[in-house]
Amino acid sequence: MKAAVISFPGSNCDFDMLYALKGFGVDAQIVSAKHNDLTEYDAIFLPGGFSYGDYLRTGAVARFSPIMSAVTQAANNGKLIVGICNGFQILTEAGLLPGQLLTNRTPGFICDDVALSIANPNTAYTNAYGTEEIIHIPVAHAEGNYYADEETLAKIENNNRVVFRYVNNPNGSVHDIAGIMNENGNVFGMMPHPERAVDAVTGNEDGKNFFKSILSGILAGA
Ligand SMILES: NC(=O)CC[C@H](N)C(=O)O
Repeated sequence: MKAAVISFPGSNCDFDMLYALKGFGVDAQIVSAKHNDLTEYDAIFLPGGFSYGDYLRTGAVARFSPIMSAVTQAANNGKLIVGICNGFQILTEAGLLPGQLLTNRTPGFICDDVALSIANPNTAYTNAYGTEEIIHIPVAHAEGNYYADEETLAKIENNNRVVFRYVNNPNGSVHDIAGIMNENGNVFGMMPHPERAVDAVTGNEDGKNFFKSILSGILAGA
C-alpha cells in the first residue's frame, strides 16, 4: 500500500503524518500540491497547517491547487482520503465533505489535548477502538468550529457519518462534531491530530488505533 501526504505551501504537519505512517510500515511519500496525478497511490493524506497562510478562509485557496483535481478523482474512485485539521478544512472547501469550519466560538487559537468519543466504531477510521472508548488527541486550530445546516446535519447523523465527537466541545462545533466522513465512507476529515499521538515520546499514543483502523481496512482490500 502506497500513501501520499500532500504538501501545500504552509503545511506544517506533513512530516508528522509521514513519520506516523512510516512508523506503521506504510510506503508513504510527500507529494507537492503542484502535482496533478495521484494514480499510483492507494491512500491520500491532507495534513494540518496554514496552507496559503489561511488567507481568505482556511483551505479556500488550497482547494484550487493542481493536486485537488487528482484528490477529487481519487475520492470518486473510492480511494481513501484523510484530511486532518487544515486538511479537513481543505476537503470541506473542495466540497468533498459537507459543512464548513468556522472561527472558534471564542475567537483565538486553541492548543490542547481534548477528549473524544468514538461516535461510530464501525468505520475505516475507528474499527480498532473500543465502542465506549474515550481517547485524548491534541487540537491546534483557530478555525475548528464545524458548521452544517440542519438538513445536512440530519443527513450526516442519520447515516452515522459522525466518526468522532468532542466530550467537552472546545470550539462550538455543532453536535460536538470533531470528525465526519462522506456517504461512501472513503473521505474523512477531523480537526484533532492523531498523527501527534502515536509515539510514547509525546506522552500520548491514543492516535495509534486511528492508523491501525485505516491500515487493517486497506490491507484487507476494503
Ligand atoms: N493545525 C492546523 O492544521 C492549523 C489549523 C488551521 N489552519 C487553523 O488555525 O484553523
